[in-house]
Amino acid sequence: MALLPITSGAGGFVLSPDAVDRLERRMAEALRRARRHGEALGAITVTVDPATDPTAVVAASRRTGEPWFCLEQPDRDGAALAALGCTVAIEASGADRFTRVAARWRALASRAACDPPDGPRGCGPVAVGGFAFAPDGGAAPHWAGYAAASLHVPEATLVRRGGDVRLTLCALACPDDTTADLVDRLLRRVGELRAATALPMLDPDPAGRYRVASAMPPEHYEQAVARGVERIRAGDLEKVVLAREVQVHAPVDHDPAAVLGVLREAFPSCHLVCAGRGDAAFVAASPELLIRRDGLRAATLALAGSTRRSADPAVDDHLGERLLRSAKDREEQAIVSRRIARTLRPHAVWVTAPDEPEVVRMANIQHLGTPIRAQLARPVSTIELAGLLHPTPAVGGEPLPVAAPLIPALEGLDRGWYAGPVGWTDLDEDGEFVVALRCALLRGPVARCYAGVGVVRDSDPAAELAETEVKLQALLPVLAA
Ligand SMILES: C=C(O[C@H]1C=CC=C(C(=O)O)[C@@H]1O)C(=O)O
Repeated sequence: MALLPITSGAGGFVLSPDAVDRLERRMAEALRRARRHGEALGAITVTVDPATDPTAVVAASRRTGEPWFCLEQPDRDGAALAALGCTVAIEASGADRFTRVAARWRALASRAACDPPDGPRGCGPVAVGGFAFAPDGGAAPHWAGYAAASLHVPEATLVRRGGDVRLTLCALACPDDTTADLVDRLLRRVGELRAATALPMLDPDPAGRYRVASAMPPEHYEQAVARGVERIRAGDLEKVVLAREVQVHAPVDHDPAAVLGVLREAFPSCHLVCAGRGDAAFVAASPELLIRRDGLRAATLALAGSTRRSADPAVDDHLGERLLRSAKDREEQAIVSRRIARTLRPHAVWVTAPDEPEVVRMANIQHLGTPIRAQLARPVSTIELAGLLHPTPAVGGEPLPVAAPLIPALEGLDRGWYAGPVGWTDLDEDGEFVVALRCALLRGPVARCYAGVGVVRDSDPAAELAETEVKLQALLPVLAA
């Protein structure tokens, strides 16, 4: 084992002499490449104690105000990627933001000086972060720090798959750096890592009151849905997804690490996300994979159509059956499947999906879902695939050119990163991005939660409002404990 947690004393980590030696060699090589090309990433990856909890370590070890990131799916063999710090920030806005950040990452990746690939996906240098829903991103002050496209190359990344946990340390070498500076920077980071094995608990008995309030009156949302239905019945479009914001004002600052801890207990099949920027954290427990690429294989999920859960198993099955037979929900979901397959086909040797959707169950809700897989004809990067697919009609609409301007006009909402892609990519441009749903932006004592529904010809405004409440049940009970 190249990295040993210190079990006594500071409760941190220490690099073995071999790993320090390797770090020096990689940083010296990165510096040589930087002097030829202007800049170069240097990195090493080491094995860590299998009991390490990547998200807990990152949450406990972050410096005040620095970016941090987590994406984990406990039910997928404990898959987790958690990252700290920012050695390079890659940002862009506008319609070509995906291709621009992909090109910048490709250039950095092509001259990285690092260990040969080993360990679970996500080991080695990565870029982590997300994209706003809209090409130009969120303009409201509360979305400060969450640019239209914003990826960071972290200084420390912990990756887990099953019992295999690795730590990557990464620095950007510039021509005027010295090897000693780069090594010292990363050793300081290692010295600050806390060997936490659990996320903090939510305060069980906070003093003071919580206030939960819709950003706009619920009737505004029902009117927006009614207007969407009118436009669909007039033949302007097939589907539009409309969302609303509900705020939780707490008596104390929200604690994103504690919120994540509760979410991952409650939603182990979901993609748990946290993107911390400055004093804010964007958290999600999303059921929806946008894209996972592993070499030439790509996977995604067409998710849409919803109903509640019941504590009574017979009623719960009945609700799922009814969802499967609902013509309205089947159409709402088929629109998503068709668009995803149509988008992937020109880039693929084959695209395959089951004929019938399945019921996908989370703690508070059930959906219709179709897993879709593709064999790519050429290695289109994960970021570019996310850009091709986003926004699917699960969060946008069909046809998109009609739905895109209608969404902000009817919602009156700044979506920011809500319903945008969030995830990571590695040196091979493999990686995964999920759709940021069942999410909240936490800043101090205010949490902004977002939930939307697919509006189709037969949508009923009151029922759609009720569906947003079911979706909000993922976060409201946790935030307004
Ligand atoms: C837009 C959201 O969910 C989407 C994903 C699954 C089911 C949906 C639905 O039934 O409307 C939505 O399309 C949201 O949770 O905010």
